[in-house]
Amino acid sequence: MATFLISHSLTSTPIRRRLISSSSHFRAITLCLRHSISSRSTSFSTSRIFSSMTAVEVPGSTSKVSDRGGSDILHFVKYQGLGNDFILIDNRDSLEPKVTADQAVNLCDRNFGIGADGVIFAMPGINGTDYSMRIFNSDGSEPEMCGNGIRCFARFIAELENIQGNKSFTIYTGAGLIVPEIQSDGKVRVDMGQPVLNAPEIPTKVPANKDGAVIAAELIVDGTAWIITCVSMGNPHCITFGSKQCQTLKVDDLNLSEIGPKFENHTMFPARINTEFVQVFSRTHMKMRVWERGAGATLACGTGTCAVVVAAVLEGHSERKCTVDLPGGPLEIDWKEEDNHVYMTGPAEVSFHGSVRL
Ligand SMILES: N[C@H](CCC[C@H](N)C(=O)O)C(=O)O
Repeated sequence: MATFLISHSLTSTPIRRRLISSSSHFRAITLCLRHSISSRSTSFSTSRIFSSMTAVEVPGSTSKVSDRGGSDILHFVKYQGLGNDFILIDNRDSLEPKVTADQAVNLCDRNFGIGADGVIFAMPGINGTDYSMRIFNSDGSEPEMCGNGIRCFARFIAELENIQGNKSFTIYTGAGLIVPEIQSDGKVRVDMGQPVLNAPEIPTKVPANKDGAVIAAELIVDGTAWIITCVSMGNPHCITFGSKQCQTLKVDDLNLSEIGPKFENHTMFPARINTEFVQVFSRTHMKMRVWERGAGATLACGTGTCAVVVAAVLEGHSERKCTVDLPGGPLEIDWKEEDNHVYMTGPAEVSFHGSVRL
C-alpha cells in the first residue's frame, strides 16, 4: 500500500533557472494543438490511480487532500530507475506542463519538497506518436531527453492505462522519437535512437579531431588534461576514461561534487554538459559515475550510459554490447551496428503515490 503524502504548501520563491533547450519548439506545437485540444471533450481522470488511497489528516497540516482533485492539488506518482528518481505528472490533457520550472525546483527539493532528480510530464502525442514527454531537471532547466525517466514514463503510462504485460509506446521527446517497450519481467527496453557525434551538434566548442567529432581529445579542467569524447543522445555528454597523466580512472576515488560542476559549466560547453567518469573492467563490463547537467551527482543516468558505450567503442575500450554498473545498479546497453541505434534495458519502479498543494 503506497504511503499517501499529504500536501505541502510550496512557496514559489523566485529561483534562478536556466533553460537548456529552448522549449519554443514545444510552445509552437502547443499553440497549434491547443485549439484542437480545447475543441475536444477530453477528460482524463487520475482518480483511478488514487481511488485506492485514503486521505490522511496530518496533525497541524493546514490542508486536507481533496479526493476531488481540487485545482490546486497536484496528484503525482514517484518513480525511480536505478535510484534516478522522478515525480511523474499525468499531463495527457494538455501540452502545457501543469507545473512551472520554478515549482519543479521546489518539488524536487529533498528537504522542503517531495525530493527528486526531476519532474516528468506525460503529455498528448505529437506528429502521430502515442505520447510526448517533457522533463524539468531539479534545477528547473529543461533537457531534451532522459533515459531512466523514459523507462519510468512507460511504466507510468501502463499504470494509468491499466495495461498489463508487454507493451511498447512511441514517445515524442526533445531528442526525437523514442520507443520504450515494457518486457514480461517488468524491465523496460528502450530504443534510444542514434548517437550524434558532430561537435557543433553536441554542442561543444572543443575542436573536432576525428571526422567532425571529438574523440579522445584533450580538455583542461581545473589544471588537469582530461581525455574526453563527446556524444549527444539528444542531450549532451562528455565521457572520460582518465587524464593524460592517468589513463585508468578509479571512479570511486573521484571527488564528484568538486570536479563535476567544473565540467558542467566549462566554457567549451555552451549548453552545459552531463559528464560521465568511466572505469573499464573488461571489453563488456564498465563502471560509471555521473555528474548530471541540472541535477548534480545522480545514482544513474540512462542517456549518459548509452553515451558511455558509444564513447568506449569509439576509443577502442569495449564491444558494442556492454553491462555498465552505476551507483544505483546495472544497465544493459547495445549499440547495434545494423541500424546505429542504441538500445538500453533496465528497471523502473514506483516509489509512492501522492498529492501536493502547489
Ligand atoms: N540531466 C540531464 C537530463 C536527465 C538525464 C538522465 N537522468 C538520464 O537518465 O538520461 C540533462 O540535463 O541532459
